[in-house]
Amino acid sequence: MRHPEAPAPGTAGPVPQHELWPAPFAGSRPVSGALTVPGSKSLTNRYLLLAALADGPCRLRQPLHSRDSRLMVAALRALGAAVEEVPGDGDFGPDLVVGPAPREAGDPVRVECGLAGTVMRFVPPVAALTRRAVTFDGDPAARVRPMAPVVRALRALGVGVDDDGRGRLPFTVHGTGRVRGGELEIDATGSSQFVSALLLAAPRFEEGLVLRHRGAGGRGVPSMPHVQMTVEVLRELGVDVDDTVPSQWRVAPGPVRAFDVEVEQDLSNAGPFLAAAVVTGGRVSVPRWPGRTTQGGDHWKQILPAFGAQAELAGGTFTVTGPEVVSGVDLDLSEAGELAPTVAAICAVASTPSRLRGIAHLRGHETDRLAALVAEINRVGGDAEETADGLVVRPAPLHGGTWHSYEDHRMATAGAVVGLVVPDVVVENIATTAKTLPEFPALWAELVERGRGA
Ligand SMILES: O=C(O)C1=C[C@@H](OP(=O)(O)O)[C@@H](O)[C@H](O)C1
Ligand SMILES: C=C(OP(=O)(O)O)C(=O)O
Repeated sequence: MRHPEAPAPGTAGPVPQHELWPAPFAGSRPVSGALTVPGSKSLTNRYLLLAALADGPCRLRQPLHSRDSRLMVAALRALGAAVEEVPGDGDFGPDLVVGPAPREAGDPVRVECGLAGTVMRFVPPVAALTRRAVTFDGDPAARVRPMAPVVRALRALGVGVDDDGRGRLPFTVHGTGRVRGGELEIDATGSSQFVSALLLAAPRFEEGLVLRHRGAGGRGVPSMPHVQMTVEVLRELGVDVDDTVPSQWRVAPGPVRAFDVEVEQDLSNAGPFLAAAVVTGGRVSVPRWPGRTTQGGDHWKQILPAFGAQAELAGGTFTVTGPEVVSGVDLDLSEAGELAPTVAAICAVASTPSRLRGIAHLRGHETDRLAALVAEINRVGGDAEETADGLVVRPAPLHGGTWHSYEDHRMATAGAVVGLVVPDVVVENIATTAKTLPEFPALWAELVERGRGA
């Protein structure tokens, strides 16, 4: 599972030849077509985790099957949960049936987090509820992702955690089978996942949890739709959550009801395909778009029209029609930071300057995404610059070149979007899209081919 050391943004090391992917070039042809994408990473990994805490066997229909979901499955199996693949109706793999993790004492285990934020942040509080020592580690790039608020929170709750003092991977959680819970204050300006991690395990804490966020300099929690997703999933499973006080969540202790759910498709991963319509003046439809959802990817409805595209949700199908000329945008992406690489790729080919704000925390994502986007946009002739909390991207004549992906699935797909309209863009390590969308190269080739016939 180990990946080689990820290159620092702007200083990408030698690129193995087999990992170079010539990005399909659409030229002046509009890309048009319809597709659905695999299940949501965020929903799949929340449901998997909650299934391990539930009061009976659970089923996930049409879940995601990707590196991040497999790492979650492996983590839960290491904690004693039974996870089985069973045939289902999905286009992208089997359903998953999960039996809850037992509470008996067990041998020490290791959990490999890869580069998955949902595994490295969500699983440690669950490990605290087992009666085992659980060691967490991950890819080299994962060892620099922010983790300290979760480690500190566990200690404040009385859980033993051994680390090297920096509050980062690797560390060992010493589960005793019980966590008292109670009141806790954290700073979640670095990631909404710190809040979600504690809320997801909280119904199984003896006293539940009252969690408060107090951000340095009064800053808020980024990616709030993901916290809302956590709250709504918990409520759906019978957990009492009170979020009426801003920046505070109260979770009552109690059972997590066993469930059988269908996982929504991943709306963030639909983004690069919708962006293909925007940058080529084409038309891309995504059927089975949920009418109401907590996924941050629902923000495409507001983001893509800002570039001049038309976006319409009708009869459950979301359709985006690209403009003749893509205009630049001024957007606060604090609610939907994971969409930023795709948005920045569109900005790079827009006809007027763009400013993206509210995304300082992207420096702690799979890579420092602000530095990586600036390096790669500029490498192909663009004019991008970092600001304190985002990016400025100005129009510039782009040319071909190697687009580095830094082990970051969304950097890789951003390169594919640019390569649609800039000839000879070669994306390094397209296989890194397997983090959340292993089907990306095949789905992309199919859509661009269809665009050729349009
Ligand atoms: O809870 C989740 O499933 C996620 C929360 C967000 O994290 P941040 O708050 O760190 O941006 C998002 O970017 C990530 O892709 C998934
Ligand atoms: C930030 C992301 O992932 P993670 O869940 O690893 O934080 C992402 O998918 O854009």
